[in-house]
Amino acid sequence: MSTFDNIYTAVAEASSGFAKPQGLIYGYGTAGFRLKANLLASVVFRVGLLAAVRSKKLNGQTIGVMITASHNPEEDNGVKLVDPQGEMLEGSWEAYATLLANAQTDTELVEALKKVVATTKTDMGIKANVIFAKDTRSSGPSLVAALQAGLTAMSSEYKDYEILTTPQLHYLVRCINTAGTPAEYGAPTELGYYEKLGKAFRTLMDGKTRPSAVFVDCANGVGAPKLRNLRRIVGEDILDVRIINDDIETPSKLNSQCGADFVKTNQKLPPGSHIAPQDRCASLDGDADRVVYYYLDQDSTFHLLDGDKIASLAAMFIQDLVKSAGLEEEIKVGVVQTAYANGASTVYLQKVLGVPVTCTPTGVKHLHHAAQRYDVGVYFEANGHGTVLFSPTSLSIIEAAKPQSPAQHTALQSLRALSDLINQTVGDALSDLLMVEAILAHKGWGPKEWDGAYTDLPNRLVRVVVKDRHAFTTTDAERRLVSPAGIQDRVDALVAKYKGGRAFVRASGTEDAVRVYAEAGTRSEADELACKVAGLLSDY
Ligand SMILES: CC(=O)N[C@H]1[C@@H](OP(=O)(O)O)O[C@H](CO)[C@@H](O)[C@@H]1O
Ligand SMILES: [Mg+2]
Repeated sequence: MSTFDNIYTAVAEASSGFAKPQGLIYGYGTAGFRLKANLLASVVFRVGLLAAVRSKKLNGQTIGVMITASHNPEEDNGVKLVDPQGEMLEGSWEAYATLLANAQTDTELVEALKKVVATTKTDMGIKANVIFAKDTRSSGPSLVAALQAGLTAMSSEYKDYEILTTPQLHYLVRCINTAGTPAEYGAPTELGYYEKLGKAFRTLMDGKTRPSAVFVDCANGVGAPKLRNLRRIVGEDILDVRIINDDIETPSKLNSQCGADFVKTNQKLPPGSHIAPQDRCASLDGDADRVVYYYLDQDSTFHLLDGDKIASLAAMFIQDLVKSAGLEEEIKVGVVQTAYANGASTVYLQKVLGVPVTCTPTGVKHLHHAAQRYDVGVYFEANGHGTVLFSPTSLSIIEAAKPQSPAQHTALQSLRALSDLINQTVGDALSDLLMVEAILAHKGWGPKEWDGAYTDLPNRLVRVVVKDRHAFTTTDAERRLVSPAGIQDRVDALVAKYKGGRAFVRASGTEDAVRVYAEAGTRSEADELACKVAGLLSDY
């Protein structure tokens, strides 16, 4: 390794400008590193080092780095790595990210870096390629400077894509790495992204009249300017999007009293929304990788159409298209959910649609991997993060199919367009929004008809602060506690008292707390069950 001493010297020198704060322990979790922005410079510098190593390890394929804290407040920020096909960083590398982030001194950092290089058997002689982008947070530029310093110390090539949504960066990474191959994903530019989605949407909307306006709350984040771009490229003749909460000039407004997380958590409209009964409304989160829909009925009662409703709509539509295309023997549609999916959605999917449902632990990477095992895998978290994956085999089958009738021809054309419209790398609010709009246009449905597929069971999510959340370990896709001993039996005993009741307890992966989820036949029973289960935790 001695020939690369100049790199290690450069790393040690540059690192001194991004000292790790004393006493902090960082962890690369479900969402990468995420915390107060003023504590992140050293972490982002080191993510730059790791991104370069990862690229070298993968023969110089391009790695992505996204600087965002999604739905968190403006003063937070975060950073995560994107692997070559646009997927999340391979799980085994998360530990290397954590190792580098926690080296206290410059010397320790260089030792840690050498260890990662040796463990992963990376050839440091290979040129690294990294691209990056950030959301609209005011801390973004200084963190980008830290990232560039890390990449420069590693003599990595890099390109700054400036402000993008998280899914746009995932898209670009895949485009760059597939360029010139049969699996070429698209033009590796922001414009290429809009054009790909726009073309697919126009194909799907062929012969349909323009749907009524959809009102989109952009959480005062990056989704606002990007949705405006998308609207322009798609064409306002077929897409009437009214953008609200689009103030990216006032930092404190980001995700404040608006956005997908606010709407899902509070089950109410963002204050200041002026909408009429039956208007279709959607909210994005701060980096536009999540979307939820909602509407008011005639009594002005709020109704949420969350990730479970989106998954059910997508599964229903794709299943119908596969049948119309005459491919139901070859292409099986499956759905992936987590334990937080509303029980009524699972029953609808399995019993009414007859599609298989897999339950995985929380966190998009688990859902994504499980969805890859289906021919067409629909996955959504209840909070609105998700997408639909078409396997390479099913894409070839769709491509090769010879239509025997005009109906088959149309179904095949729609399936092809859907696979282009739906971001294959990661959940994408803009792409999911167009998918929902296209499906509703095909069905001639408003939000109420969509909502009518099944009725959500009343549910309640409670956050409980405990002394040590790591004491709470689970099995069965997080639906049952293994430790602390004895609690699961007591949860079971409580659940048994409620007709149609369901509850589970798990440690959050992103907050220092334990979450309790409960469902029951009525709102008051769901509240009561959640409250009683939370009460069991008071001893801890
Ligand atoms: C109940 C819930 O919404 N949990 C969220 C939350 O995870 P926790 O591990 O529950 O903190 O943040 C994750 C990352 O954004 C997201 O994937 C997940 O859905
Ligand atoms: Mg997000």
